[in-house]
Amino acid sequence: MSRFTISSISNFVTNIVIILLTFSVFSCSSIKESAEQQTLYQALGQQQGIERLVNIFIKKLGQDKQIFPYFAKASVSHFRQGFISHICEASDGPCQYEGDNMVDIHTGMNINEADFNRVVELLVLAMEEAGIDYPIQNKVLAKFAPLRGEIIKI
Ligand code: HEM
Repeated sequence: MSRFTISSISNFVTNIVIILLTFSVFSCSSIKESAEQQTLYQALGQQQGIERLVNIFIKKLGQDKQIFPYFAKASVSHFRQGFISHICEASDGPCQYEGDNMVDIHTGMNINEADFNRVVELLVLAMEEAGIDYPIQNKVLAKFAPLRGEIIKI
């Protein structure tokens, strides 16, 4: 009689299934943990990813009839640098935004609600074009939403 009975084969198969299930549970939980441990800065692709996003954003600001007039006399390179370090710091990256505060910069521009919303819309379109996932887009927007009151004219 063979040493491999039906029951020993089925025990063997059961053990393999248990090992595979255990492995997949552990690997899933470690993937989940590493995604949760990522800072927003890392999720945005760090310095390189943020620079790429801001370049796309600036292109969109420059092409937008509603918003371009605000930037007509601004220094693009100064805005670019300031916006990059602002996003970098807000996303817990290794940078410190050293520009003026949001109220001082935007006071006198008479920015209304519709124009603020349009700039946010252009930022979303830029994130879309940069291939940034929706949950990450929402985290970026959550960082900027509280600035609304500092930027829109009272
Ligand atoms: C959450 C929304 C916004 C954020 C986080 C933001 C942030 C910034 C930052 C970081 C700078 C660069 C400042 C520096 O380094 O000195 C800047 C400049 C500027 N922002 Fe905003 N901004 C926002 C909304 C807007 C809106 C809605 C407008 C106009 C419709 C606007 C118009 C400008 C202009 C024209 C400059 C350039 C000023 C200059 O250098 O002459 N911003 N903004």
